[in-house]
Amino acid sequence: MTPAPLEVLVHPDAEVLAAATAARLLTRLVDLQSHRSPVHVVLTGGTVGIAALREVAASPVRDAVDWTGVHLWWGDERFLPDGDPDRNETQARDALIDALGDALPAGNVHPVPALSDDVPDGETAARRYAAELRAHAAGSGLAPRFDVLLLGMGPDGHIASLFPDRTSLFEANAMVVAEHDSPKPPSERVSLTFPLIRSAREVWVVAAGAEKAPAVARALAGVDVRTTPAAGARGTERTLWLLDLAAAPPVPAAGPAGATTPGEHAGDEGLRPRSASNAARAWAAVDAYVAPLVDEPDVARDVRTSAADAGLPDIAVSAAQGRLLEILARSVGARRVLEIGTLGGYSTWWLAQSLPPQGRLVTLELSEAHADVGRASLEAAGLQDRVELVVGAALTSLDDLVASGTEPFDLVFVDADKEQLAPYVDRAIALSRPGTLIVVDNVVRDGAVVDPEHPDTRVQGVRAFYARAAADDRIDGTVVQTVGEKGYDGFALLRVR
Ligand SMILES: O=C1O[C@H](COP(=O)(O)O)[C@@H](O)[C@H](O)[C@H]1O
Repeated sequence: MTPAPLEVLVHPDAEVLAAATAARLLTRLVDLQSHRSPVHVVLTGGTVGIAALREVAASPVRDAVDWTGVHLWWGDERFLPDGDPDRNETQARDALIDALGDALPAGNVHPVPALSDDVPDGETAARRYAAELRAHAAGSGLAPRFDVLLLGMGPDGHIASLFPDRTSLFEANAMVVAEHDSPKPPSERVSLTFPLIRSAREVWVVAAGAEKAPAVARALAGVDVRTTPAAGARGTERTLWLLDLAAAPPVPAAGPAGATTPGEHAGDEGLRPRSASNAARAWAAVDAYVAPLVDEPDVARDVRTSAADAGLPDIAVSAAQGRLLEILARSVGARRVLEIGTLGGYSTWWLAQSLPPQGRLVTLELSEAHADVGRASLEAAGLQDRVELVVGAALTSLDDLVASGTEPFDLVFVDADKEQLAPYVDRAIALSRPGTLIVVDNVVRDGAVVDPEHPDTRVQGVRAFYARAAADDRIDGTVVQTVGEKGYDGFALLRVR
């Protein structure tokens, strides 16, 4: 899945920022309500977040919103008794909710439970909030799909109540956690976790003031979230940074190649640049700029977002790379394609739809859960008849294919665990004919492949592949180094002799 590139909008000062955020939110709500109901919005505490709610209350446009179709949630809460002035809920009620009166049904407001005899600790509040989220989940989901999730950011880079160097940053399962001994008072807090935050369609981070500028710069550069949690704030469709001039970084930022979340999948995410890099921003900006040329079809976008919705790791090819696969398949006149590594079916879609009507694509996937997502997406795209999805260890499936004497493939795309890359490519050659094109993804790995001592087993897997491929007289090969929203990596292109 391709995360939406970061968009950064800078307003002259905090006051204009709050007013612009409110205007943007109202416009988004009105737009969304033309085709979706209910709409779920996650509110933030903090200076600009609350000021923006005051601006919403003051705007005549608020009456253009059908508030009966809007549900309000909170990204975090200071765990204090009901009505405490420091609660984010209390401040949001004062700023907006009370002003909306009967227009917003009470049942649409979902505050984090307050400290009480019945809710004596943050853990209980977190459990109850998770239950409330589940009660409003759509379909088989665990929580509502948030349309807009607002986040403030502290000078230390915290978002919601996810603070630097805390174990809550690593939470991979729970949607809501309790935070104790918070570095910012009050000490007891409750927060949404990264998996839930990152499942939102749109994430908007609002920040004002020079004291936030260093953290903004770090977050936009995609540093590790352990030092700057805001670096992990991403929406599946849009990530918007709304800043005032004082908080804005010195260079126009278009988005980093990607931030990493500790506890996130141990897949290819780790190969993206973690250090501040204007180059990485430029690569992502260019991918965004060429998007109209790439012209990712809606159906491809659906496959991508379904994978994200299902929580699959964000390691599929980008839209631009998907289009490249299609162009390669069409250029070699591929009728039969083999793919090693289905994931959520995004590259599968690009390849399968490029085939002629009688074409066939066999795709191999280890994980049953990933295969389920891919299968559903390919079915929804109407490609189920030309795609055979084989679940199991790829090496076994490949050996079965070789043993079956199946017709050779015209194109093979290898995008699976790198540790076994050499045997995968060996089997791919065995399943080829003279002229077959084999495309191997992620063979540069941010340049790490040149390091013979690199501790990452994936890097060593790619190096083993190079060693074997260079000595293999069945193929001619080259490597195309690539940059873009997926960072710095590359494809190996092998033509079978
Ligand atoms: O305590 C909190 O702080 C952050 C940021 O607040 P700010 O006043 O520095 O803008 C906020 O996002 C969070 O919701 C809140 O609980």
